[in-house]
Amino acid sequence: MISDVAQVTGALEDTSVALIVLNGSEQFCQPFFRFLADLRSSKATVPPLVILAGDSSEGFAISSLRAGAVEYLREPIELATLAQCISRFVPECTTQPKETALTGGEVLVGNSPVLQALRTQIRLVAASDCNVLITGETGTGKELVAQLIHRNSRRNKNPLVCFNCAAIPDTLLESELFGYERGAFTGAAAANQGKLMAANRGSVFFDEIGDMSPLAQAKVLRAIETKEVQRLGATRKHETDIRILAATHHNLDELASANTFRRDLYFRLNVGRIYLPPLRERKVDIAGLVDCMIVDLNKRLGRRVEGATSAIVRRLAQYDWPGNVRELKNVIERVFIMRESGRISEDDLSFVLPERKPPAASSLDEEIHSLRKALATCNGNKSKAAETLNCSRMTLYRKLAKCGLSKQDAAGI
Ligand SMILES: Nc1ncnc2c1ncn2[C@@H]1O[C@H](COP(=O)(O)OP(=O)(O)OP(=O)(O)O)[C@@H](O)[C@H]1O
Repeated sequence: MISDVAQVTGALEDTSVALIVLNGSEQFCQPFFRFLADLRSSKATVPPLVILAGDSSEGFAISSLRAGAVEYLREPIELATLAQCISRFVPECTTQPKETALTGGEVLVGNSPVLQALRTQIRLVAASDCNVLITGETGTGKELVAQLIHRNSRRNKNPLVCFNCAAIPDTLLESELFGYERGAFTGAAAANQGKLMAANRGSVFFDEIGDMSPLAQAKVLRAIETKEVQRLGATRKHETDIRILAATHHNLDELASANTFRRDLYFRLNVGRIYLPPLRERKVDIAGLVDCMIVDLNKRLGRRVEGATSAIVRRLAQYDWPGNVRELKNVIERVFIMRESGRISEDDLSFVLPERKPPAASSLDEEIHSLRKALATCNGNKSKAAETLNCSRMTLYRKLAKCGLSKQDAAGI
């Protein structure tokens, strides 16, 4: 039985990664999870912890991640898969770039199948040197993914320069992107190399690329094609070696088809493609995200909040999160501010999370329509109608009651 944190951290001192094999149920392993959490919150340097478990339940995965594991693997596992996972955390035995934590400790949190696949995509794309288009709703983590791609690429010794295309007017665009010579215009007291040159041998992140004006699109395309930039007021051009990462919440395929976005630029950017699904489609990630946010806030604000109750996590999972992870982060921060210790509970949440809305009238109307249609097609036979609607007879009755359709109503359809 391990109980001494100091003894264990001593043993782990020169370890690149610790593989922990756990045989037993989630409940059985709880004392060990608590021990791991203590280990991680101690001041000692702890290597990445990878857990390999026989228990494949979601609860076990959440407990592992809450305890601070960087990876949770299920038995049985192919040796090659295990080796590949371990090698990501051991710099000297990997041929692939290591998935590093970002400056400020920011990492991609989530263990849903979508997020696991996303990590692989990021590694593959980062190892190539292609331009990448990152799409997804606002707040899904597009900028975070751009940072991860850059940090895991061979360009990571050079800067990642961010440029918000929606925030810069055309009048400033050229000087901001391409730079200027001293005296090029009134107020240009000193020369400026511009964002593209600042990103030389590194990457440029064009945020909100779908909002880039046609003029800017033309200029950027030219810079990509010629691999050269010319400062305002300069006579000579400078060669550049830049990788472009671009993000948008628009459907760029549609914009390009409608000629609102240049197709030639679209094809240049759309080489590597990463899509970030909204949080409502991967709610299993919420628990891990909340835990990481609390750990982060504890560090930043010097508090000792222990975590969130399971009830609050369930309540959070009932909400649709139109603002995605950013909105979740804001909600947790607002709740956290009112707490010094203990666990965040559902009561704390009632002040900050919008009430669940009843289904919109239109969706209710749609449901009534489809019920009536199914019953009419099946001459009022409820078993057959239930079959048509892909539900049980009992569910059909519940739906009829919810829509205010009596059995007689239904029979008369
Ligand atoms: N999987 C994740 N793990 C940890 N933090 C995340 C994750 N996804 C998003 N975040 C955090 O959520 C916030 C919003 O993310 P980000 O700014 O990358 O979103 P975005 O898609 O670029 O948004 P926008 O389109 O509005 O610019 C950031 O603080 C980011 O660190």
